[in-house]
This record gives sequence, C-alpha cells and structure tokens, in this order.
Amino acid sequence: MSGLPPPNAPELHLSARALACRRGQRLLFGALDFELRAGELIWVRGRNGSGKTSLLRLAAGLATPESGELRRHAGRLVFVGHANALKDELTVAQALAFLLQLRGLAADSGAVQAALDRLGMAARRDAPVRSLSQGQRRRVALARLAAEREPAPWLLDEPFDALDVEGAERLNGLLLQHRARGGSVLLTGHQGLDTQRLQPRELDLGPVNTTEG
Ligand SMILES: Nc1ncnc2c1ncn2[C@@H]1O[C@H](COP(=O)(O)OP(=O)(O)OP(=O)(O)O)[C@@H](O)[C@H]1O
Repeated sequence: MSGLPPPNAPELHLSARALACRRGQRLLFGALDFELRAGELIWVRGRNGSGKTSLLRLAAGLATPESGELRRHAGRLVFVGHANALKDELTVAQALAFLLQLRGLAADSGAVQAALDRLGMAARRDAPVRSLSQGQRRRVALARLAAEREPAPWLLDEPFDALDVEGAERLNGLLLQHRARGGSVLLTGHQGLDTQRLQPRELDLGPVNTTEG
C-alpha cells in the first residue's frame, strides 16, 4: 500500500507513515504505511487484540502514536466507536437527534425519521433506548450515517457487530452510497461486509504481537 500514487489519484483523506502503536508494554504494530483516498474502503483485519480498534483511535485523533505519523487531510471525519454512545434514558428519536446535533446536522423530526427509516428503526422512534436489543441499539447508532451528506472519512469500529442479515444489508447500502459520493471508509470487523459489492482493500495487522517492545 505504499509507493507513489498515479498523477490523477483521488483526493487523499488519511495517510499513515511508519506508524507505531503501543498499548501498555506491548508494541501492537511497528511500521504501518497506508493511504486512504476519496471513494476507497479499507477493511482493517487481524486477530483479536492485534490493534484494530487502536488503529481507528489513532486515525480519529483519540490516541497518540508511539512513533511515525498519521495525517488527516480531509474535512471533519466521522468516528463510530464500538460502544454505541446512546443515552439509556432518552427515546430513540431523542438519542439520535442528540448525535446529529453534536455533528452539526439537521435534527428536526423529519431528519430523524428519515435516518431511522434507513436503518429500519422508524417504528421504534418513541421507545426508550434502554428497551432496545443490542442489534437495535447498533442500528440507531448507525442511523447517524444515513444523515451524512459530506464525502468525509468514516472510521467505523466493528459496525456490523450485533446486526442481523437485514441490518447488515442496510449498512452495506450506506457504505456503497458513501463511496459513490467520494467518501472514504476505514472499518474493522470480522463479518458482515459485502466484499463482492464494496471491493475493499485489506489492511492486515496480522497475528497478535506477544513480544514486549
Ligand atoms: N486500556 C488499555 N490499556 C492497556 N492495553 C490495552 C488497553 N486496551 C487494549 N489494550 C491492549 O491492546 C491490544 C489491542 O487492542 P485493540 O482493542 O486495539 O485490538 P483489536 O484488534 O481491536 O481486538 P478485537 O478484534 O478483539 O476487537 C489488546 O490486546 C490489549 O492487550
């Protein structure tokens, strides 16, 4: 994934050079190079504990690399972490409106309804978040992506986790639409991604590095 891009390569969104990450005593990866460009999807792979979540946190600016650099070249990125960040005491519509407002997106009832509808959750809009299953919570958390219009980088940590086949299909549809408008995606996960239609590039973090460095 290194080397000079062709002269008419799509706009650069993220670039990592000799990126190293340490968690505690362990060096998770030591010299990672990759570029994420407009319209691309990179599927970060690797065993449990190999550092996939850690890489996304570096990309989001939520953690600092041990060495090397990770540069964000494009506008405001979207980070959807593994935790759903939904408040239990709110209704589904209120919780999503809160996320949309944080992002500076329209959060009126029409916008909320449309986003919930894309994830098949519109009928539960007045239900309290605490009454939802894990998969339903995941759908509501991902509904914020349906309200996005910018070709920004999306950083998604295990977005397919807890989704059923129908939910995964809806998310694959959002990813396809985002790529078509020039958005980019860096995501982790062990299953659910429609590799046939999305044609991801794979970034393999390999086996867990068990040596201390
Ligand atoms: N808060 C922490 N403090 C110290 N070490 C941590 C911490 N969180 C994670 N680690 C270490 O970092 C390693 C990588 O964690 P990370 O969550 O990035 O892996 P992952 O590839 O996303 O795993 P999974 O596939 O299980 O989600 C873990 O194996 C763990 O040893």
